[in-house]
Amino acid sequence: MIHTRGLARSFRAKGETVEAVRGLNFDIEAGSVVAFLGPNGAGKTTSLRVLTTLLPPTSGTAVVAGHDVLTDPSRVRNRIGYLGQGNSAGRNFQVSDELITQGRAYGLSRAKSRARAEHLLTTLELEDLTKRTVGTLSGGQRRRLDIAMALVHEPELLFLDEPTTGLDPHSRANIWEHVLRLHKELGTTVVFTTHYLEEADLWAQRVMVVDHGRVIADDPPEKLKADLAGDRITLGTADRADAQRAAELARALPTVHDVTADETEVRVRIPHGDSQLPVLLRSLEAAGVRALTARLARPTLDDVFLNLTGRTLRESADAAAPTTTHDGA
Ligand SMILES: Nc1ncnc2c1ncn2[C@@H]1O[C@H](COP(=O)(O)OP(=O)(O)OP(=O)(O)O)[C@@H](O)[C@H]1O
Repeated sequence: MIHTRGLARSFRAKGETVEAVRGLNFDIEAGSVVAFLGPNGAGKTTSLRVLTTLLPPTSGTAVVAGHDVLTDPSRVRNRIGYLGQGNSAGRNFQVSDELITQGRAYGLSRAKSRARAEHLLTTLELEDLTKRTVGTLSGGQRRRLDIAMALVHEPELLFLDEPTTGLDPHSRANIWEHVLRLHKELGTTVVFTTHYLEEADLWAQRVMVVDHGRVIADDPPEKLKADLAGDRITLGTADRADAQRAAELARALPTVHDVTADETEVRVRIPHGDSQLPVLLRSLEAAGVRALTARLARPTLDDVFLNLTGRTLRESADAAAPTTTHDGA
């Protein structure tokens, strides 16, 4: 569905060149749900804008839904839907009029456009709001309308740039419920960017971790976490000497990734922590080292990013989503 080779895009800003996207090489299969995950400025939006023909690449190629973005942009546009970071519907227009006009802009007949608008408004649970003006909708309702706008011409591929940023958790879950239903019922391929690690983890079959314009990891979320982060075991000890000895014993475990110890706490990263924790506790007991507490935590995609880059994504996620809009629906 998407094939990129050496795809790059740079900008000139204040006499300097910003290499926003530095050579993407990937293939995305039809019918998949793929997340681009990365900190602010990683190049996620620029990648989406190139793939959706809104920006020409500086070099490299991208074939999207069977057509080249540079030589055949209008054919690409007819086969994809795009939800940008801003709102696409005009504030002062009526909800149903906006959708019908959008359908007409894609070349649908008036009757087809009206039928399509009705169908989408029902599917996205906006049918009671058709006569409202767009500006009166809640944040979540407005985002659902944006999704309807992106789907009016029945695209086989949907790009969503931060579809839920700024929404409260209930509205976010609601948006995902709708998007995933469309994916399931129609087989729509979904490519999205997000700052919310949990969304990439929960909803994407494949996560591309982007940093400084490059894809630095690309796998199903479970595999990323197992390969690059491992589970975390945290042991509490009575004193520093026990912590040091426990750390030594943990380092002797054959599959261990990483062990750190401070005063009375030992942190161990290891795959399959659920089976390794009892092994570790037995070796502590055999050596006469007492663990007062033992905790096992599953890794997050933030742990993956931290291990890849030494930086945390969580900080940039919090910085990117300071406001919350409540969905009154
Ligand atoms: N029109 C532009 N002119 C100059 N620089 C730009 C332009 N658009 C993007 N950039 C720069 O390109 C880099 C990548 O930006 P991009 O918006 O793609 O990142 P992002 O991963 O989507 O970030 P965010 O998560 O904050 O949306 C950044 O350094 C950004 O400042």
